[in-house]
Amino acid sequence: MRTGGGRRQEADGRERVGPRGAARRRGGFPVSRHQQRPATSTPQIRRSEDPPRRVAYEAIAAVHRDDAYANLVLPTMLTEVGLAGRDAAFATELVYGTLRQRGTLDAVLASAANREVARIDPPARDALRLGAYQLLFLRVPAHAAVSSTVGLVKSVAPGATGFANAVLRQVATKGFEEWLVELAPAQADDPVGHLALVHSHPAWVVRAFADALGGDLTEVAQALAEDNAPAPVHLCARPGRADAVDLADEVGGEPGAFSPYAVYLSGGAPGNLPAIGQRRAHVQDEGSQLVTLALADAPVAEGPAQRWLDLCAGPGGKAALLGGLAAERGATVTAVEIAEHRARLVEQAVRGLPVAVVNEDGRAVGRGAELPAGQFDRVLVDAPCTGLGALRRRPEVRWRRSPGDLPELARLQRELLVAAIEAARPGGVVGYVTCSPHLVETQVSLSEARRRSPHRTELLDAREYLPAGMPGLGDGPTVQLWPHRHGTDAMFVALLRRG
Ligand SMILES: C[S@@+](CC[C@H](N)C(=O)[O-])C[C@H]1O[C@@H](n2cnc3c(N)ncnc32)[C@H](O)[C@@H]1O
Repeated sequence: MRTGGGRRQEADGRERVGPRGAARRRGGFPVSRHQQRPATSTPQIRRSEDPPRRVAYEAIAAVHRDDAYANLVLPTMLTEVGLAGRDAAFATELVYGTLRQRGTLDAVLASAANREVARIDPPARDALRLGAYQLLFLRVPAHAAVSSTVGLVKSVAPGATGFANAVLRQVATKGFEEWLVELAPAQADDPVGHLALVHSHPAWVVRAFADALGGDLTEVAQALAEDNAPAPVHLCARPGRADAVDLADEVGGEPGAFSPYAVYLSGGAPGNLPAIGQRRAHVQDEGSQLVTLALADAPVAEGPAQRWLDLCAGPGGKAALLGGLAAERGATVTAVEIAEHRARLVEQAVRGLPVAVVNEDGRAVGRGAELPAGQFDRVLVDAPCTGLGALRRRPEVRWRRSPGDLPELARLQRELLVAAIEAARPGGVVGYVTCSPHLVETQVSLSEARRRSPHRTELLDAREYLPAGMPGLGDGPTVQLWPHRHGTDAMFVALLRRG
């Protein structure tokens, strides 16, 4: 990709590089200026500081230093600094690309620096990652990538200027492919390690994808590659309030391939669209729409189908779609969310729809009038999970999650699904959904909950409630969607009917 940022940097001609060895060091490593700054503040940035790269650095530093989320912190910084158009696009590419490619970049930097990346002071480390990303993944001229990064290091970690200059010059001696040949384990010897380095994912995530894809490593590579591509924005045209074809015309997008409510947006900031402000549409991955529609369409056994429950509703995307469908079908929805601030987000998302929001623990079914046992015709459990199915949208999540998160999440998933089955009436339908393809969170949580529930459940074939002719749905009865197969996040859905 050729960037405006690269050309501008050349025109700046900033080749000033701090003297080697002039660094102020502590314990042999550059001293950080950043450790004292309050969390996620946007600094004053001067025009001469190359604002897109500086904003990108600040966003990446906030992600690593403050556990911030790039998709939340970056838009705020862009607005505060007043970056728009090509500058904003360049800063966004730098942030998302650098965070996604962190694993591969760190391997290259460790080799170039001849030291563990963990032993480089964080401000210098983040600036080096940004510089190495430009060198290896963007067509920014090498001298521009090096000089702009050294300029950045001079500002954020002055003691590391000479070090950064030397490391980046070493990185620039080879292209990405040459570095891979040198650093990646041979595919035949260590297929997981090979894919992990080539596609910049932790090895445990590569293994999880391989398990979920039946060990087909060609497909695993495709799935990993999708996580490193910019994710398209999907809109959901709200039932009864917008038609997807008309909405696509209005926003210059395209109707979705599978969900009758989906619109693919070609670019731009969806928050500025009148359709979003007027609540005719909301931002929602097409896979999330499909699993919600599957629950809404699966047949209940006899009796009414008007009382619906969303047991994990925050921030409210699926509750809003369920609410729109409920309004058309004469049903009502109870939307439960344990976190108060997220329950408030659900209230905003469902305003004007027949949805009652309850700020409660979803496991409290049967303990109060708002969450009675055995009364709901349809119950959705969109369970808290690792989020490994949405790595293309959350570039930092693959590095933040670990296998150690699984036992607690799996317990919560199991308890929530047991509660959901309890909440369903006999003959009612329960949809168990995760935004993760990890088998522990999908099949294991599902089978454990069914085993522990005092109620008998029948698994419906979820494929029957996804669009006819949709490819790549597997052998059933559960369905795992994938970005590389369906263009959706990797959502999992199981549909159960209570006996
Ligand atoms: C995957 S998110 C749900 C996303 C939501 N369905 C949507 O489409 O916008 C899981 C949600 O469950 C909530 N949660 C976690 N534990 C819960 C519990 N015990 N009871 C109810 N909600 C819970 C989390 O706070 C989080 O908002």
